[in-house]
Amino acid sequence: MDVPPYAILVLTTIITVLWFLLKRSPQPPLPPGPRGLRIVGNLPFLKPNLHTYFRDLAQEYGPIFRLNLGSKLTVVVNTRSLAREILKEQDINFSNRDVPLTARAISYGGLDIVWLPYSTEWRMLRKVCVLKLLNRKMLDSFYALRRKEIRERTRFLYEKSQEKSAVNVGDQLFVTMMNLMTNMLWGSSVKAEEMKSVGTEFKGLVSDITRLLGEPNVSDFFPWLARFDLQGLVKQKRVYARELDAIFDGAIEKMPNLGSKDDGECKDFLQQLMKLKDQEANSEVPITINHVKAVLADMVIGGTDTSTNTIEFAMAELIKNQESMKRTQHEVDEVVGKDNIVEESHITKLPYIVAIMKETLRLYPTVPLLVPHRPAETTVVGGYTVPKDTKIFINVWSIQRDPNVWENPNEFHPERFLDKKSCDFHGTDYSFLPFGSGRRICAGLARPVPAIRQLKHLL
Ligand code: HEM
Repeated sequence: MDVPPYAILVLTTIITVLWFLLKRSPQPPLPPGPRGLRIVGNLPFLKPNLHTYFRDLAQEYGPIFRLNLGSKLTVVVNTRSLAREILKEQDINFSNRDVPLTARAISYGGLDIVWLPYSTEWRMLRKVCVLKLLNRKMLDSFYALRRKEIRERTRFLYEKSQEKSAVNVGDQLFVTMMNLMTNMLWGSSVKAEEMKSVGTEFKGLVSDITRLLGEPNVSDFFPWLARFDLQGLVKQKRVYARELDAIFDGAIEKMPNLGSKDDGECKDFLQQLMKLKDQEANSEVPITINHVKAVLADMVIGGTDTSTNTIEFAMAELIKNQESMKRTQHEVDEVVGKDNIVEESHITKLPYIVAIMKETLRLYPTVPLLVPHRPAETTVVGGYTVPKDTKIFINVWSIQRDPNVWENPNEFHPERFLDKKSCDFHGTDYSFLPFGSGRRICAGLARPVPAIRQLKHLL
């Protein structure tokens, strides 16, 4: 019997379609999560301390769960293996950011290292920051300044203690950090007498900006409401952005003409960045004046509060834990001597102080959910589908207190780090991630650690 050609064609098509359908594995489901209300989803049920609220939800829904925050799909992961999956195995896919509107307003449209998506522009800025600004040579050149600033603050605190008058230690630390930061940013460009007024203005502004960045903005959850800016947060942020911009412009105006100096002669970050801007003007990804200002803003906003909070928590824990305090004092006396002052060169010989620093960052990570990541493509994590552009929270706070990993996880016990050499600050152990891990790990990692250690044992 002759089979007509069209029948063969139809049969082949059916077999191909069936084969394709059977071969294709079904898409795994979205992660589980609490039911929300129509339109607003889970937004009305959020609690102020998101990291503790997310830990509680993980106990009910499992280590990876989803929330619908308005129209924004959000996924939270709460274990080290899931953090590893995102930050190591799928690092490139998860290297984009979910940018809040207020952050966009303060960073020249999201033009800084923190908020730029993973791109050639981001790689270029990050390289500039790590290799040109926060390199050993540049940081060493500020050593005398750090020493002077810290000694002055220590003397001030000592005098207050002798007078038995109360001091707000957090404020004192903030001022120290800000002085160090502004000196590194433009200390050689702006004259000392002008530095003082710029500094005071700047400190107030940075506090306001940091506070506003933490406020939840309804426009982020309902993008179609963004143009109304119902809470006025973006409007307020734009006012701060203009003030910040005027301060940067003022510092740039006061800069000496660098002529054809090479990198070695740049004495602060501003000079270095302006030099690079001129050198890279014709490159494929040029550095613009807005890039320069956005990087300066990153340094001061990303670097001041984080460092200050960590030292404050460490000091509070030491006051509460007299055993740890005695052991710290003993170590300093042994290594430095009772009548000498701690220098940065002593740090490698003070393992207990390093352990205190780690234990403080374990219990009180200053960015407890990291800066939200965002996948460039739909993917699978922990057996669940995570769609493209989902907002990802990595609950470092909960991972660093996981009772399956840490013994007595809520106790301050620096000794645990003395034998745990694998736990460094570089995010290689996924149970300890205070600076994140992978491509978007903290760009200031070179700077905060020595600064904090130095301050802490001097205080
Ligand atoms: C104790 C001090 C500090 C802590 C705990 C800390 C922590 C962090 C964390 C957790 C992230 C986000 C990582 C992620 O999303 O995966 C981050 C990002 C960042 N930090 Fe820090 N930080 C500190 C100090 C600093 C300092 C001093 C600077 C600058 C001088 C700085 C600059 C940055 C920048 C630019 C980013 C964005 C990196 C990127 O997205 O590529 N940080 N930091």
